[in-house]
Amino acid sequence: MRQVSITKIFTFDSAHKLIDYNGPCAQIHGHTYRLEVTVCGPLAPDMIIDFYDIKKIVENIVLSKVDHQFLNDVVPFNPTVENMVVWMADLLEPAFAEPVKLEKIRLWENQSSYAEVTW
Ligand SMILES: Nc1nc2c(c(=O)[nH]1)N=C([C@H](O)[C@H](O)COP(=O)(O)OP(=O)(O)OP(=O)(O)O)CN2
Ligand SMILES: [Zn+2]
Repeated sequence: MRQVSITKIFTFDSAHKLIDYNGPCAQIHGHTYRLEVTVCGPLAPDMIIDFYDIKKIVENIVLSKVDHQFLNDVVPFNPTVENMVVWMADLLEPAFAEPVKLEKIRLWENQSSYAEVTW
């Protein structure tokens, strides 16, 4: 059976400031983040997993924690886009049951900067 990947895209708004950083991003500022969640699995028979189910998982596990929040109050580390995407990967990984697996999550901080985790 073929393995197929599907991707669901989310946006959320958060504020943050970078710690131990020399530059304007050490001040509180905001981003409209874009989160791309890609899962893969066997096509059985018509879907990998319902996009609706991906949406509910990501909303409940990630977006509920970060949307319209000050990220420095949410996470106990410097909220760089790299640290944030690893944190999201750790939160989301257990939420998908075999045979569906996370393949990649990509977090855009703005239109020109992103970090991603791949499995
Ligand atoms: N490796 C990283 N570098 C920077 C991060 C980060 O998370 N990881 N974050 C920032 C700031 O949060 C900043 O808001 C975003 O930086 P940058 O992409 O440079 O933002 P610009 O608005 O200047 O983007 P341009 O499209 O280049 O104008 C800083 N660095
Ligand atoms: Zn920033």
